[in-house]
Amino acid sequence: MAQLIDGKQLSNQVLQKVASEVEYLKGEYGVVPTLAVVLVGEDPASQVYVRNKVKRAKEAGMGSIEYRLDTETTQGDLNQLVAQLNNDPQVHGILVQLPLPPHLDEDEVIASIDPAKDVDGFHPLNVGALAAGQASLVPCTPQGCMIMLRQVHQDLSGKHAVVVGRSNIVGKPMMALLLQADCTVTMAHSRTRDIESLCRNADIVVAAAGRKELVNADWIKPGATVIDVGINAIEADGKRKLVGDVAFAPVSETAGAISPVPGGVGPMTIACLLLNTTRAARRQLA
Ligand SMILES: NC(=O)C1=CN([C@@H]2O[C@H](COP(=O)(O)OP(=O)(O)OC[C@H]3O[C@@H](n4cnc5c(N)ncnc54)[C@H](OP(=O)(O)O)[C@@H]3O)[C@@H](O)[C@H]2O)C=CC1
Ligand SMILES: Nc1nc(=O)c2c([nH]1)NC[C@@H]1CN(c3ccc(C(=O)N[C@@H](CCC(=O)O)C(=O)O)cc3)C=[N+]21
Ligand SMILES: [Mg+2]
Repeated sequence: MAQLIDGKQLSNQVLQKVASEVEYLKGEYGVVPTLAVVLVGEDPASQVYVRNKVKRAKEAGMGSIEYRLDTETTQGDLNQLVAQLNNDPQVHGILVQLPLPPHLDEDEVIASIDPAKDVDGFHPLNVGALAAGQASLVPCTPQGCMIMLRQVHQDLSGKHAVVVGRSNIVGKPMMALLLQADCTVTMAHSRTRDIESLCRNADIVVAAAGRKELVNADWIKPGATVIDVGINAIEADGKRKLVGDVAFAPVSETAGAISPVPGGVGPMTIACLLLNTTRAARRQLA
């Protein structure tokens, strides 16, 4: 049986580090690192994430402000709110929950966030810095995945990693971080041919396709490490349940190490978001 990579437990370690950094910034500078989260519309999944973020922020002694805008919000209103948050010295991190309703331009909103407050690391300036190996604010989900991988591998050098999915928020920044850790990286996506044998060659598989239980046991080399980023809501016995992009039960018989869903990458993402917020706050000290 595979080693379980416990994101819940590991995220608590990260959150402890966050809490002590918060203590330091409060004690030394009188600054309370504060995150502003903007949610447009009623997407139920997004509401869960926002609730988790706000709860963990409070536990770490941080400030958090939630802005809930209705679905009909205009681009102008949203841009105006971001501008106000950019100019507010009490706000150190800004996160606009994605996806936005279809009438809103995500790229425009992301580009309008002050790069120094962009705790998602999605602003073009931060994306470029990451690609060039000069990142300051690294996207939270890939950052969390790297912490998980380092739990299993003290040296990632030379490992063959396959990333399934090429989104701007997960797959692409994941590729950049793995490359920086001296992995050999293969990017797979919906047009990839024979993805199964590609994955079967990998020492590390990061699954971020948004397809429930896409990755099966015959995709995985015995002993390989599997990180499951997927969050897919399904209905089982009339109850809502979360499953990943990996078929957990069969894959855990083949893999050497595997992260579960829930209790894997999700909690790590939130911990890294708060870590980024303390980093942003520290750099904004007058
Ligand atoms: N745990 C966490 O903290 C987070 C979890 N997530 C979850 O991770 C998953 C991925 O999210 P995100 O990156 O935003 O998703 P996107 O939908 O933006 O991207 C999905 C990617 O997977 C590829 N893909 C889709 N189907 C297949 C397939 N059958 N085989 C191979 N590749 C495929 C797509 O290919 P193509 O480009 O060709 O369309 C695309 O590149 C989702 O389940 C999401 O909910 C996301 C963010 C954070
Ligand atoms: N601007 C932006 N930044 C994001 O980082 C971002 C986003 N938009 N939009 C949506 C995705 C998804 N995402 C998750 C965060 C936490 C959990 C999480 O806490 N998951 C828990 C359980 C949650 C539950 O019970 O529903 C777990 O997996 O154990 C999941 C998913 C961040 N995202
Ligand atoms: Mg849109």
